[in-house]
Amino acid sequence: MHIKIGTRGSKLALWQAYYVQNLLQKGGVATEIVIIETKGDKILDRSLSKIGSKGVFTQELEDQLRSGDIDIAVHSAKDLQSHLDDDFELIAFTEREHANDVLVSHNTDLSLGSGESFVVGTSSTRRIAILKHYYPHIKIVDMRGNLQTRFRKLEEGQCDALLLAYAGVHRMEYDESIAEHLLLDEFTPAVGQGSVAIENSVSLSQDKKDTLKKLLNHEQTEICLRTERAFLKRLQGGCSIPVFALAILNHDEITISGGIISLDGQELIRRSESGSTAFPEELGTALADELLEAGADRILKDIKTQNGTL
Ligand SMILES: NCc1[nH]cc(CCC(=O)O)c1CC(=O)O
Repeated sequence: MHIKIGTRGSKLALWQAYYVQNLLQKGGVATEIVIIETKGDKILDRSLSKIGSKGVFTQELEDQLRSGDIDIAVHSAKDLQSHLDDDFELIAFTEREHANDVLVSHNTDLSLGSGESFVVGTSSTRRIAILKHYYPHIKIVDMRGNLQTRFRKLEEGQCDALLLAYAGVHRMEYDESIAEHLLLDEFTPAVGQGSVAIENSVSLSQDKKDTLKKLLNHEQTEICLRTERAFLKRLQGGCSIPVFALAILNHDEITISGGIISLDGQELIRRSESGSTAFPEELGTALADELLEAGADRILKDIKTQNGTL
C-alpha cells in the first residue's frame, strides 16, 4: 500500500506530516509527502478574521483530496472548520499533546499574574479576549505568521512575550522559552488544540481507510475531539470566533468544559457537562445549546457584526 500525504509547508505542518508518515511506515505502509500551499500561507498581512476564516488553511488540500492527487490531508485539528463537505471525512485523530497555552519569552520570569505590565503578541481572538478579561493590565499587539515568524518578531523586540499553544512550542523545540503554563480554566484551548486530524475523501478505498484508522487513530482523543467539534459546529464558530472547549475522559465518562467570550473580554459564559463516551456528539451539542440559552447567541451575533460577517 502507498499513501500520499498532503500537508502545508510550514515547519509545524511538516512536523505533523512526518509524525503521521512515521506512524504509517512503522505499520509497513509506503508513503510520500506532498507539500501544498494554501491561501492562509500566502496572505500574511491581514488578520484571519478579515480574510474570512472558512477553509483558508484547508481549501487547496481538499481540492487535491477530491482529485485523488493525495490520499490524506494532515491538519492541526484546531485549524479545521467544524463543518466538512459531504465528500470528506476525518478518519483519524492522533494522540493529543497537552492542550494548554503557554506564555513564551526570553525572560522566563515573566508571569501574567504578577501584576507587572508587559507586551504580549498574539492574533488569536480567543487569547486576546481572555487576556483582556483576566489580565487587563497586559498590553496586546497583533502577531500573525507561522511560529518561526512570531519568534523572530519576539526576538526583534516587537513584544515581550508570545501566547501560544504548548503543542506547537514543544514540537518546534522552543520549550526552553516557556515562561508559564497557562491555566486550562482561564485559557481554555481552542477546539482540537494539540491533536492532528487526518482528512480523506469518502471515496478512498476501504482498504486504505481501515489501515489509516488502525495506524493513526487514538480512540480516546477521537472521542474528545468529536465532542468538542460537535460543540463548535452547533455554535457555528470558526477560528475567528472566541469559542473554546476542552473535553477530557475519565473511564467511560466525558467531561467537556467550554464557553464563549465577547471580543472585548467583558462577557464570558462558561459551562460544563458530563456524559457517556457512547454519545460524544450529543454531549457537545447539549453543551452548546446550554450556552446559547445562557446568552451565547447574542455574543455570537455581536462578534459576527463586528467581524463584518453578518
Ligand atoms: N492557529 C495556528 C496553530 N495551529 C496549531 C497550532 C499549535 C499546535 C496545535 O494546537 O495543534 C498553532 C499555533 C498556536 O496556536 O500557537
